[in-house]
Amino acid sequence: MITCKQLQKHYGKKEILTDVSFQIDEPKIIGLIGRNGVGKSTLLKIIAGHAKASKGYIEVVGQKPFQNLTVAANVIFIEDAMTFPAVLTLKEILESAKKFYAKFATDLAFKLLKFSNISEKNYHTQLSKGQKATFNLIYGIASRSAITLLDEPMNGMDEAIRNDMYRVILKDFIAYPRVIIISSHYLNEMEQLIEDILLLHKGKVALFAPVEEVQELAVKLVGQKGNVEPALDKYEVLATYENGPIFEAIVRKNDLPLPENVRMLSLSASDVCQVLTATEGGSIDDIYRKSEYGAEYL
Ligand SMILES: Nc1ncnc2c1ncn2[C@@H]1O[C@H](COP(=O)(O)OP(=O)(O)OP(=O)(O)O)[C@@H](O)[C@H]1O
Repeated sequence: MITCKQLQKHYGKKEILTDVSFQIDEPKIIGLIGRNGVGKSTLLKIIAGHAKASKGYIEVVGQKPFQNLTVAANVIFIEDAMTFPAVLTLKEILESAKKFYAKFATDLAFKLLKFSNISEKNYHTQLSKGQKATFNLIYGIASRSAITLLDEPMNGMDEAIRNDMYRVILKDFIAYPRVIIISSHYLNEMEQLIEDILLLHKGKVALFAPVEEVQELAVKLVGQKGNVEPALDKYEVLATYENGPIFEAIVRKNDLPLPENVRMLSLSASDVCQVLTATEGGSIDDIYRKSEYGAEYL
C-alpha cells in the first residue's frame, strides 16, 4: 500500500528527509512520531501527493503519488490547515462529501458531529480551534479512505474529546480496517490505539516497530549514584539524570543480572522515543548543571 525507499526531501538547501525507507502493506494504525520540525508533515504530504519528493522512490496504492488521481481517490490527508468552501455549512459539507469519497459514512459523520456538540448550521471558518480539529477528524474518519493520514489531529481538542476521538478511530478501524497514520506529540495517549510506531529522527526512520517492542528497548536504572554508576559499563547508556542523591540512567535493555541496590523500571514507548531522539546537548539537567545557575538548582 505504501512503499518508500531512500526517500529524500529538501526545501532549497535545507535537507529535511535524507533517507526514509519503510513499507506498509496491511491495514493498521501507525503513530508517526518525531521531534518538532523533523519532517512528519512533510512525509505525510508526500504520501498524500500534495508535495513531491526530491529524490528516492515512493509508491502509494501502486502509483507514484504526486498529483495522482488514483492516489487522491484512495487517500485523505487531514491537517490543521484544511479548508472547505466558505459558503457551505457543515451540514452541506457532509452532504456533499460522498461526491469526493465514495464510501463516506454521512450518517455516522452527522451523529459524531451532534455528539461533539457542534451545530451543523455552522460554517467551518466559525469553528473554534478544537471544534475545527474535531470536525476535520470526523470528516477524515467518515471518509473511510483506504489510506487515512491524520496530521496532529488532536491539536486544540480538550482531553475529554481527545479520548472520545481515539475511541472513534479505533472503533471505525475495527469495523473498516485500513491504513491510518497519525502524526502526534501525544504518544502516551496513543499507546493503546496504535499498533506500530514509525519514529523519524534526523531525516531517517530511527524505528519502525510495534509499540510493545519499542517499550522493551530501554529501561531506567535507579539508585544511589555509587551503586548505579559502576554498573553502567555493562549497558549502552542513553541518558542520565541526577536528582540530589538519586541517580537515574536510561539504558538499552539487556539480559545481564541487575546490579545490587539498583532498581529497574520499565518505560513507556513515549519515554523511549524521547530518549532516542534527544538533542545532542544532553538533557535540561545538563544545562542547569553546567550553567552559572547550577549551584541553585542541583
Ligand atoms: N514549504 C516549506 N518551505 C521551506 N521549509 C519548509 C516548508 N515546509 C516545511 N518546511 C521545513 O521543513 C521542516 C520539517 O517541517 P514539518 O512541518 O514537516 O515538520 P514536523 O515534524 O511536522 O514538525 P512539527 O512536529 O513541529 O509539526 C521544518 O524545518 C520546516 O521549517
